[in-house]
Amino acid sequence: MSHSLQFFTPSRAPYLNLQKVPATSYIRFPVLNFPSKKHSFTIIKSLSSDLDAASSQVLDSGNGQNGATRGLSAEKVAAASSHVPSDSGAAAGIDVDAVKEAELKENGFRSTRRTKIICTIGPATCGFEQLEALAVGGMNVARINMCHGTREWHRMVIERVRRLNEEKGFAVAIMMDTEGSEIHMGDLGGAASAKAEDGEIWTFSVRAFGTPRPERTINVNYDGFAEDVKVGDELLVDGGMVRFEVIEKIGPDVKCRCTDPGLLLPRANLTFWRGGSLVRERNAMLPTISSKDWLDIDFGIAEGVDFIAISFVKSAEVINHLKSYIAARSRGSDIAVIAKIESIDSLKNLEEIILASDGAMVARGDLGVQIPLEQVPSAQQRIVQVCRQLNKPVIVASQLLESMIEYPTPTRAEVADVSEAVRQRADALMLSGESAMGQYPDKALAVLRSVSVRIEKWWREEKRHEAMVLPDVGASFADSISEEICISAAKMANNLEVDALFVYTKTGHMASLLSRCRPDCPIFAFTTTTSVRRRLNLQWGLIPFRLGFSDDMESNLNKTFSLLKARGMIKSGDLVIAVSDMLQSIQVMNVP
Ligand SMILES: Nc1ncnc2c1ncn2[C@@H]1O[C@H](COP(=O)(O)OP(=O)(O)O)[C@@H](O)[C@H]1O
Ligand SMILES: C=C(OP(=O)(O)O)C(=O)O
Ligand SMILES: [K+]
Ligand SMILES: [Mg+2]
Repeated sequence: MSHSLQFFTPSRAPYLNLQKVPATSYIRFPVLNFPSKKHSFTIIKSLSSDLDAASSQVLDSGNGQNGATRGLSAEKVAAASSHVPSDSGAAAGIDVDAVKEAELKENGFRSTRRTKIICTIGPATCGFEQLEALAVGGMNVARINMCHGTREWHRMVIERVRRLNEEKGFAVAIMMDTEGSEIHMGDLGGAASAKAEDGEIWTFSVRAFGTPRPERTINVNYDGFAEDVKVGDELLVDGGMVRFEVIEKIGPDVKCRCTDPGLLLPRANLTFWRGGSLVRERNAMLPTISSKDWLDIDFGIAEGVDFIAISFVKSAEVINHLKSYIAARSRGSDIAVIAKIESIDSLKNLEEIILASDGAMVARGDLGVQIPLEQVPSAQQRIVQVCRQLNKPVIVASQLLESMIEYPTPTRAEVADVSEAVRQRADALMLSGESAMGQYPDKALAVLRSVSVRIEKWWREEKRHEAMVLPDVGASFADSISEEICISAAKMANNLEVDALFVYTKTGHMASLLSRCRPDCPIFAFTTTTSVRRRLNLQWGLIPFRLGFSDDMESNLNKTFSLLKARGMIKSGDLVIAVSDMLQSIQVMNVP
């Protein structure tokens, strides 16, 4: 994302007027001579500012990082909010996210959740009330997996999430996850599952079986299947949940004996192995982005989804291709592309893939099939680290709370796994089957929420955040200035123990640079468009607000203070550090 830098001439920067600045320390950088503009850089500590009357700007906050909002019922949240539809454009009143507002009032700044949560939507959660319960529970991003469901179903879910945002004031972003070229079984003719017993002979085939599906038959989506497998190969369903051995090939039909019994789920993933090595994990006849994926991507662009996650990325090339495709078609709507790291190739080309993408997902489900399971944790740590270094949001996904598909409480091991991802300071955690088809989607979400809040708090109290070398990511001198400002502001915020960082950002870039520093306090990110606001909802520690703001920082701050104070989201005396991408400055001030 490029970041355009706007400088103010001193006459337009109110805090250069020293009369207004109390006798406290400030640093002023020399005016630099850039072509055709005058520029000044200011760091001012403690600024008094007189408040305007409550402004008429539309302001709405990012949804539900409501970690510690135990017992925040939908009713309570509704009562806390007097919502004005965020897209109304009418500069009338304040539009504040109900869950966030309730949380800030109840728990104060410090205990807001920093780690974001993605919920995969499926049959268990696609109803409007079910989606609302997830939003109230803190879902930041709703994911639809194009592997499952029909076009109509996907459209319906997107429409419902939109309506939820508009009617209830949430900012839930939508992530579309492509099917990719993986090999998987058919949909079991509508059955929810099928049991494969030890020693049973099953037929796997590219043939479409009639309905009802003959007993012990499985349709496979890969035309080259029968040619590619050999007698003696092992066929793994969902990375080993069920195993078969190939015993005979008859034309398109492959007869297999079940060697590890288990439950077959519709469209389950298939890989085949020879002599202990993976021989085929993806459809060799398909490119990374298949023609079905391109149709889905067109659909996602038309629907204006916020993120497109690409399965089985092998190189940066495919990401670059997709990004230019989106740029040519989406007319400025700027859909972010997330690379799913789930193959050996993607690990080999990790840095270049992440550099080309707008974020990455540690897709542990498939990754754990392709590399030995015991290597997944170190791969996860490396991916999270590289993403933070390159300033890209990173998602840890799959099996975080797998047992909660069936049980109302997680295992201790699952809680430890979630804690580790939070401790690594990943931007987001993702629920898959737990929210898509599990029995306890809301409980699983509550576990992610409470574990995140607890571990974040513990880590802050212990001052355990490990110093990470943050290499320069800026492509220009202006970008480098933004970076330095964010690093300094975050450091100051920690040392001074401020209550919140404020960032005024049009593209969202400055907010992500602050998020990358993982400061102790939450970051209030003010941005002018609803789409940037939704996108920022994926990033660590950001509370995104939509706010119509001007080039005049003092008036922006005054407006923000009045609006937030009027809503009880901040109070006089709170210590705040503000930065903006319009004026390269750091200001430290108490809320008047
Ligand atoms: N749109 C959907 N319709 C039906 N079932 C779904 C849908 N999305 C997800 N699921 C179910 O939830 C499970 C977990 O979701 P996910 O991890 O996204 O998919 P997969 O298991 O294919 O990798 C799927 O295996 C499937 O059973
Ligand atoms: C998230 C993943 O991808 P999918 O669920 O689409 O297979 C994964 O493999 O972990
Ligand atoms: K997928
Ligand atoms: Mg996968």
